[in-house]
Order: sequence, then structure tokens, then C-alpha cells
Amino acid sequence: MSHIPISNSNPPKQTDGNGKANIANILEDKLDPKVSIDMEAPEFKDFAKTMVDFIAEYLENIRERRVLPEVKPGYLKPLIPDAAPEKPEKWQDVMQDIERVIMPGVTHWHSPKFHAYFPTANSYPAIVADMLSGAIACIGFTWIASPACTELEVVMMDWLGKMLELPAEFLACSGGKGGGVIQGTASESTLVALLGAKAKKVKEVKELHPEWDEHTILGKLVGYCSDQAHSSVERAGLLGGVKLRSVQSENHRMRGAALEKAIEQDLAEGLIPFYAVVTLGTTNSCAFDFLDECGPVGNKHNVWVHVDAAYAGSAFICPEYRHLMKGIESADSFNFNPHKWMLVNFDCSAMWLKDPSWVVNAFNVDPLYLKHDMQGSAPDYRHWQIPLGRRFRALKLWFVLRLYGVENLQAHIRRHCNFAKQFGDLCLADSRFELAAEINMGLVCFRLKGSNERNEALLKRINGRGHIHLVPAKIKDVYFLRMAICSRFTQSEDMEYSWKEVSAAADEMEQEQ
Ligand SMILES: N[C@@H](Cc1c[nH]c2ccc(O)cc12)C(=O)O
Repeated sequence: MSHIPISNSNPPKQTDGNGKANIANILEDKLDPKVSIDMEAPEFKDFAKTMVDFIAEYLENIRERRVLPEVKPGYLKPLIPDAAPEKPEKWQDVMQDIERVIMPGVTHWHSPKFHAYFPTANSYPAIVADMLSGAIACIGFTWIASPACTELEVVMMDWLGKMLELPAEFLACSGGKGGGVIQGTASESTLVALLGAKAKKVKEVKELHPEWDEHTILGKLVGYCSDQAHSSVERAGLLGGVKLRSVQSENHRMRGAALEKAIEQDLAEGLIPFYAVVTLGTTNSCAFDFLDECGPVGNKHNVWVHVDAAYAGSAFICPEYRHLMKGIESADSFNFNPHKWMLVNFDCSAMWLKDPSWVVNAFNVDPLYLKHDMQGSAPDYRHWQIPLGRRFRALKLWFVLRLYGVENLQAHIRRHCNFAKQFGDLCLADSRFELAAEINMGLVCFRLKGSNERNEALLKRINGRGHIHLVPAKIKDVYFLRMAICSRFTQSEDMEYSWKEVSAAADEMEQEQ
């Protein structure tokens, strides 16, 4: 491509006297058809190879970078021009600008010094798969829009479901109604399940009470989640236009009896329970609701049970953690994010439905341009999700599952859990600290013994030092720090480093007292 003058782009256009461009002149001013405006393949190969080298260098040495940037809001604008260039630039110049413009403002999520939120995944096989997805660049809304996009997704969701030992009813290969779909995020899955549950309940109630209009029914619907559920569950209720009730957890976990009590109270008030979200691995403390209690309660009251295992679900590929999803057979839908903890880059949120027809029919619009002759023989995933467009995300799963193998993915999970235990032990060996919750998976919730204010000051100091990055949480007015193990590059020495940072910040605070 580059540096070919594009003849029509620059000469001043004659105007018609009113400041408007003269159409005849513009039409005369055509592109030379022999001149390509595209980057050609040889140049693409050089550019892409340089980028691959940059990526490998960036990731392998990520530990050396300051995990949290020091820039202030607005830092970037002065570093680049105010408008897009008229003439093409060199890719080498763009490469140069990555360190100058972008890197100073990057929070390095894949650094072993990053311990905030929960992990987001990153692996070379997934990055390469995304390159291929970018090249095929199909929009797989229907089967015919790119059969491989749909069919690989169906099979990958079966592979993944088998890795977790999901009940056969969730899998397409069982030959029943069930199957899996890749959504963008767990929040989307929660909303999709809620909308399916809502459609199902409205239909049931209409059959029982043909005299009730839809508005009356919708006003009576009520859903449930634990008081520890992610805020996206509450948001799904708002987006879906239904009431959601939060159920008090016990030791951070929702119990069946509390859920049942809430349902019965609502029934007594004439409300219509329709949906319950059971969280396996909460954001605050990675607590697990009792699915084996809550699921059967939901089933008994004909309430759709959705399981949100966004982070912790990846651990169910390890048999030793599967007891935490006991009761899974009672769920109507199940979701976890391989893009959090299973080495598949964002976005890849795996959702299974026992009976997708509720979701499919709830969203069904069928314009002529989206119809095709094979309808009904394979899923048209546009009906399973909120947007119409969808990328070829199954490629990332396929590459990661094949190039790691289940064994190495299990090893990744186990390593992170062990690092969390290592950090927890370091913490407990220092009498100034205590754990704020039991250590679950790759998360340690800890705090300085004493007031919330002391812990707020500690976190500020840790993040201010800039060597590691953590975020806090609060449960029942107790403020604590969350140490999430996030990077696939983490080694045991990194945990020692992170602990030293925490204890050095505590030392500083003591010295100032
Ligand atoms: N980033 C998440 C938000 C989310 C939804 N459900 C969760 C459960 C636990 C957790 O730690 C985060 C979430 C998403 O995929 O939408």
C-alpha cells in the first residue's frame, strides 16, 4: 500500500458557490484502478512478524514493567495528532508509537504483579486463533453465514461440557434439546437466561390465567440471587424489567432454606417467582452458593435456575473441585468464562441451556434476508444471544484445548490454587494480619487486624508504591484486600515478592504511627 499518492484525496474541490463540493468534479476525480490502496501481502507479513516478535517480547518480560501506569487522565491526546492522517503512514512508525503512546497507559493485567479483580486469560494459542478469526472475519449469525463458525462452536461446547462433566442434558451431542453457545460475558448470559425464564413463565401463567394481560403478569414476576451475587445480576433484572430480590447469605453462601423462605413469602403476596441465580465463586470472596440445596428449591417451585460460575467454573475441569457444583443437574442454564481462568483470551463466555427453545423463541424475529434453506438442521446462534453479529470465537477454544490438552489446563488451575495457599500461609505467619474469608481457588481475602480505615490506608499505600496492584471488597461492613492470582507467568517467587510488598507497606504504616 503505502506511500502511494492517492490522486483524488488532496486537491481542493471546486465548490458550487454555496460551499458544497461540486459532484461532477468529484466524480471526474476518480481513483486510478491500477493503484492499490491496500496493504499488500508481503508488507503484511513483515508487519505481522514484527508484531509477533513485539508480543512475545512484551509478554515474556511483562514482569519488568510497572504494573499500574502513572499517567493522568488526558495523557494520551497530546501524544497523537488531532485528526487522522490524509496520507498513509509507515507501519514502522505505528510500531514505534506503541511504546511511546500506548504502553505508558497500560495496566498490565498479565503481569504476575497484577492481583486485582479476577484473572482475564491470555495465551499464545488463543492469540493466534484470534488472528485467524480476524482473517476469516465472518459474522456467524446463522449457520449459512459461515457453517464452520457455528459447527465448531457446537462441538467445542460439547468438548468443554464433557471436560466439566456437565450432565448430558446440557450437551448437543446427547441428541436432546440441550446445547451450548459462546456469549461475550457472564453478564450477558445472566440476562439471556433471565429473558428465557421470563418468556417461559409468562407463557405458563397465560395458560393458567387467560384473563390476565401481559402487563399484569410482568408486574408480578420476581427473581432471586444471593446478596453476594455480582452486580450484573441486579442489572439483568433492570434490563429485563422485572423485580429481583436479594437473599441473605450465610457465611457468604446462599442456602436453600433462605431461598425457599423468600419464594414462599412472595407467593403468599401474590407474586410469581420465575428465576434464581446461583453463584459459584462470588466476586467478593469466591464463595459458593449451595447449588445442591438451591437448585431443588428452584425446581420445586418451577423457577428457572441459572448458575453463574464466571470465574470458578474453570476449576471444574479438575475432578477435586467438582463437588462444588453438586446439584448441577437441577440447573436450567450454566455459565462460566474460559476467558477468565482457562487461557482463552477475552471474549469467550461459555453458556449451556437444557432447553434453549425458551431463549430462541423469546428473541425470534425472522426477516427474509436472514432465512436459509437449512434452518432447523443446525443452530442459528443469532437466536441464542442479544446482538445479531458474532465473531468466530470457537477457534480460540479449539486452539487452546488442542495445544494445551486438558492435563495442562488442569495444571494451570492447580498452580494458581497453590499460589493462593502460599500467599495465605505467608499472611497467616504474620501476626498483624488475618484472613477475611476462607481461601477459595486463586483468591486470598486478607486484612490487617483492626479497623477498616487502617486497611483502606494499607491498600492505598500498596497501590501507590506501584509494584503490585490489588482491589478491595467489603462484606457486611468489613473491608478487606483481595489478592487474586491472575497471571500465567506467576512463579512461587512472585508470591514472595507480592507478600514482601504487602508487608513493606504495613511496615511503613507502623513507622509513621
Ligand atoms: N466480568 C464478569 C462480571 C460477572 C458476572 N458474573 C460474575 C460472577 C463472578 C465474578 O467475579 C464476576 C462476574 C462478566 O463476565 O460479565
